[in-house]
Amino acid sequence: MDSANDPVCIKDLEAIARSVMPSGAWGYYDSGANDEQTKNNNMSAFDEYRLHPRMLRDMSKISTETTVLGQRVRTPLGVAPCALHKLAHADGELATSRAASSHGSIMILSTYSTTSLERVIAEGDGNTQYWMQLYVYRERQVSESIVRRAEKAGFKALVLTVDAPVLGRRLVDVRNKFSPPSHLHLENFVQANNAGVGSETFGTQFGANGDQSLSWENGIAWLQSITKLPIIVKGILTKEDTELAIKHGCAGVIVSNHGGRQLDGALASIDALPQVVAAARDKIEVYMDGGVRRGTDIFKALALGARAVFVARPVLWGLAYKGDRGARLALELLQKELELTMMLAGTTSIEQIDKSFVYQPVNRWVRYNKQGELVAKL
Ligand SMILES: Cc1cc2nc3c(=O)[nH]c(=O)nc-3n(C[C@H](O)[C@H](O)[C@H](O)COP(=O)(O)O)c2cc1C
Ligand SMILES: CC(C)CC(=O)C(=O)O
Repeated sequence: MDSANDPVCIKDLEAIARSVMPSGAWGYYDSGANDEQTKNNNMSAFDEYRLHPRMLRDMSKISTETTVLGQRVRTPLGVAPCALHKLAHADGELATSRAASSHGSIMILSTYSTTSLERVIAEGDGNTQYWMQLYVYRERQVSESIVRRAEKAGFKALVLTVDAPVLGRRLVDVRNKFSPPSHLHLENFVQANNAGVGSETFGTQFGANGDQSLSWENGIAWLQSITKLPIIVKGILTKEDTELAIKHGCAGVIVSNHGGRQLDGALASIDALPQVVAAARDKIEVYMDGGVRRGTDIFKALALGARAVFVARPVLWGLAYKGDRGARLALELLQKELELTMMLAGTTSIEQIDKSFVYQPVNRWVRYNKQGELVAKL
């Protein structure tokens, strides 16, 4: 394969993926909810933060090694959970798993994967941590069986997605009447709905099975009662919910707005990160995803206190470009940019990247509580 013609950055990779993917599949991956304000703002918000580089600090040797949940990883850049990798490439999540494992960090597998969780983790070489993403179903035994299988297969954490009691309205999918092709199967569901994803629209299927009554009280405590795996809550954007995550014994939170696919108008992930980090007070780990397209974006998120940063669409674009090689390319482009940023900013380790390296925009927005008291400034 001629790597000389490979795209040189994530934006180029995106353009290639757009040109090779069928429009329905492209639309599903790309779309945000409604006017896509949050989807777009996830990216543009990064530009509001400015780097404050330091010079003459011996950049001859740098390392991106760090620890996540107490385990060493080569780099704090991981793969966010995404449904339906086989829409991008026939090898689907197996290709992503190979790419993630050679990259050496974390792969979060979606409950809605088109390859079974056992096969996905078996494709790894021990270099990578696998975390299992969960949606909780009204029939709790369906979720429980996924938890049991994830434990048995060696997943190291559970990632409970909490920003989707119902799916956001993605107009592109509505207009395209998008329904995944019927040869794709949600392989984590052994019985019931494994007749092919396309048998009904995705949204309907999701809505019909998900437990909309899920709450901090009935959800987290229930999960803790059935598993010892650390629980990470994905989709947190406020200090209030961070405090609740601590109170309920979660191991971490992922600052995320689901790539702008849920509540349109919600704040960008990078803008939400500082208040979550402040509320976490080092009691739980804070990760983020949303709009990360550059090594400088990763650097800014780490500087503002993220322990790790996840990407979704860039990996899917890589898959669409060239299967496992393309997904690896996406991760390595970002990794190389992170290393370059570290050297140009004057940092040789992840530990050194702190908030003294960024200028943050302040006083653009304020938020009040019910009593009218000022609770947060962004
Ligand atoms: C096509 C697609 C499918 C997704 N599926 C899931 C999912 O199954 N579970 C989940 O928790 N998040 C899902 N997400 C959200 C991502 O995990 C992540 O929060 C977000 O996309 C990150 O932003 P980025 O795409 O800008 O990197 C999905 C995102 C996309 C784009
Ligand atoms: C099956 C869906 C719930 C997957 C998802 O989270 C998404 O499309 O954003």
